[in-house]
Amino acid sequence: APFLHSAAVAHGKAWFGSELDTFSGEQYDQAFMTVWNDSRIFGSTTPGNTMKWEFVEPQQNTFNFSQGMQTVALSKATGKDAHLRCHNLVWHEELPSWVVYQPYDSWTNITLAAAMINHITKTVRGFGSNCYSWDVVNEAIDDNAQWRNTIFYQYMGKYYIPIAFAAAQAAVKSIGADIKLVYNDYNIEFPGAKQQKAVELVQLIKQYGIKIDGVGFESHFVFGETPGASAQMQAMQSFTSLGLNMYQTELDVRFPSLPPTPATLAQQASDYYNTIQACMKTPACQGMTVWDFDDAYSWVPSTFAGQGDACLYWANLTRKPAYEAVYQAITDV
Ligand SMILES: OC[C@H]1CNC[C@@H](O)[C@@H]1O[C@@H]1O[C@H](CO)[C@@H](O[C@@H]2O[C@H](CO)[C@@H](O[C@@H]3O[C@H](CO)[C@@H](O)[C@H](O)[C@H]3O)[C@H](O)[C@H]2O)[C@H](O)[C@H]1O
Repeated sequence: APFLHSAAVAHGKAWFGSELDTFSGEQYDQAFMTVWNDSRIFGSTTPGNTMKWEFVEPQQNTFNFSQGMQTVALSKATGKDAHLRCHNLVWHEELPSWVVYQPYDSWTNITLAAAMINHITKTVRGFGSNCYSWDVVNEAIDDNAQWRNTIFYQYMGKYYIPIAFAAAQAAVKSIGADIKLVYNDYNIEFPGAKQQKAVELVQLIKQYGIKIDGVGFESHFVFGETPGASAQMQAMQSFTSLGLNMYQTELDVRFPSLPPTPATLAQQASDYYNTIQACMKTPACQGMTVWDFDDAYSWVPSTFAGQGDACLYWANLTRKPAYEAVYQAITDV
């Protein structure tokens, strides 16, 4: 039977995985968990929300790891604990109000830097070596390939990025763990201005001698507009040539209008096929993760009205042609 994770490992990759969002209660859905639990299909996971700043440090210097630890326990119970992708430390979304809604002048670059470093340090130590990797900074580049104008950028300029990686590096060292530090973003999966800006970001960190181990290609694609395998491999090459690992971290291929037809489902399948081939044919690409596998829990419909069916499984947990295509792409090497 076409087991994606077993096949990926058999063909030299570390994992094929799926995100899990315990905040939306997926763990209580027996039918869903029967598939997610199967470590032959999914050998790694990423928490969809519960390790984000809003959840982990709801009040300043008050930490709550309990929700994130649910995903740790579930990944341990289902043989996914060797490659738990922890997500994320510094991002402009899902920030607690005490970070965002401060009277404009109450933060200074020093106090916000201290708060950010404190969050990173205590969160890395809190989850410890349960994490295989951390998405240290997420989506720091906007779609005009400029530094995204986040609160961190407003106070520290682009330097919050190397500061964040340095803090994560020190925290990882302080617990004697070997945790990979990753920059994670979307629309950098093909050659272009944003991908080039991400290369600049990596060099900004490296120029200070600070640890960065890899780049995450989120890979949130639109059917029929998905970059081809060679374009994705070219983009990966621009980072692997700097000695970095690659990860496909949040793969899905959505339909901008519904319902799909047999023809558009076939196109979606080849979009998934090309994307997985890019990782399979890039030695430094370690693993592939889908951002949920079940349309019933996909983030797409609540974010893009009228769009959806982006996952490998329909909401009734039957497989789409894309599932077979992914298996083919893994074994076609
Ligand atoms: O946006 C898709 C990807 C893009 N890359 C980074 C990755 O982290 C991101 O994941 C998505 O990131 C989204 C936030 O941008 C998440 O969506 C948030 O998910 C949160 C937890 O369910 C929601 O927050 C809760 O909303 C509830 C009411 O709707 C409130 O009661 C809760 O207090 C609030 O926490 C937010 O409204 C909702 O916007 C999605 O579940 C999650 O899948």
